[in-house]
Order: sequence, then C-alpha cells, then structure tokens
Amino acid sequence: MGVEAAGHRTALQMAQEALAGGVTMLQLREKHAQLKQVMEQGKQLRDLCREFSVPFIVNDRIDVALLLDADGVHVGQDDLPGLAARRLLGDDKIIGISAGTMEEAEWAMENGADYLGVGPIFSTSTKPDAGEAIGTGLIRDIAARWDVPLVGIGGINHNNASQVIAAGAHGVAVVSAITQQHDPRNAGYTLAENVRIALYNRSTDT
Ligand SMILES: Cc1ncc(COP(=O)(O)OP(=O)(O)O)c(N)n1
Ligand SMILES: Cc1ncsc1CCOP(=O)(O)O
Ligand SMILES: [Mg+2]
Repeated sequence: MGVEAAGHRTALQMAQEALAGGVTMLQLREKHAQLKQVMEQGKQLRDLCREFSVPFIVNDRIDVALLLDADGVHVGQDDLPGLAARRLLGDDKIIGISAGTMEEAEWAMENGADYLGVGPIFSTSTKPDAGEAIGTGLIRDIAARWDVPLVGIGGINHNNASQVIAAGAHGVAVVSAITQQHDPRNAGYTLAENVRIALYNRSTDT
C-alpha cells in the first residue's frame, strides 16, 4: 500500500493498522511534504515495517531510500532510471518500475526491474496524472512475455483485485482501498485475503 495521512489517522497509524490486517509490502509515497518531514516519517515507517517483517519501499527518492536503509525504491518512467538507481542502491535492494504500455514494460525490463507496477488498471482519483485506465490486458501480455513479478495498481479494491490476479499479477498495490476506509485494518485483511484466494484459484486452474 502507499501511505498518506487520511481522515483522523496519521500515516503511521494507518500503516500500523494495515500491517496488522496483513498487508505484505509498504511504500512511502509522499509527493508534497518537505524532505525533513519525509525522513522523520520514513524512519518511523521503516521501523514499523521491520517489526512486521514486511519490505519497506520508498517511492521516487533514491536518496531517501539510501539514508533510511529501505528495502527498495519504486521509480516511474519519468523518475531516475532503474539502472541508475541500481548503481546507487546495489544488487541487494528491490527496484520496482512503473509500466502503462508494452514499450514502457520493455524499458523497465531493460532497466533491471525486480517487479513492474502496471497501471492504472482502473480509473483512480488518487493520482490525477495517471492517465486513462488500461484494464487488465497489459498484465496478461507482460505475463506471457516475462517471468517478472507484476503488481497491478490504480483503482483496485477488494471487489476487483481478483480480476487483476486472474490476469497474471502477483499482487496489487492500493492507496484509497485502505486509506479511505473507516477500518483500514479490516480493509487490508479483506484485500490480502482476496488476493490469496485469487492466487490459489489461478494456481489450480487447468
Ligand atoms: C507499485 C507501484 N506502481 C506504480 C507506481 C507509480 O509510480 P510513478 O509512475 O512514478 O508515479 P508516482 O507514484 O511517483 O506518482 C507506484 N508508485 N507504485
Ligand atoms: C500511484 C499510482 N500509480 C498509478 S495509479 C496510482 C494511484 C493508486 O491509488 P488508488 O489505489 O487509490 O487508485
Ligand atoms: Mg514516481
């Protein structure tokens, strides 16, 4: 999940609840705050992720990821390229790269992505510059071509996550499906459970 403060909860409280619900990876995605605050919040989120033994990923900022000793970074097509991120972070860190077209997926693979964030799958109001929803077809096409972990993102919730997994994704990344819910812990639990069920169903499909 991506972490932002919402409603009466702080980002840290939200993350704590989502992790308690069973979220399996956490990304610090802070687009507006000052770096000093991002570092402070990042330290707390990193420690929380370590308590839950869940990977902690920093969006966009390799410097912040390095300073926090995060488990990895997520970079988009307009961010620092994956190969440059790899030079700074080394082979042991996770580097995720976004893709919304097959050309972007090719570029991401050439840039050494450990996983691809594919989307926006459905329409989203969380990222105003995300572009039109692309549906699940690209996930199907990428999965047929490469054996790389795929994470669907954009407008995903507990009702539609199974479609994304059925298309070949290994997981889903969400913001509002957890942060905009009155019970983020239960939202995290339901989402993680639906993803597990869909992965199981896919593995038993003949
Ligand atoms: C898992 C995951 N996938 C895609 C993105 C989007 O990254 P990007 O295209 O760089 O957009 P911003 O999130 O930086 O606005 C992501 N963050 N995580
Ligand atoms: C960061 C990002 N990248 C593509 S869509 C998106 C926003 C996801 O947010 P939500 O899960 O609320 O649609
Ligand atoms: Mg980015």
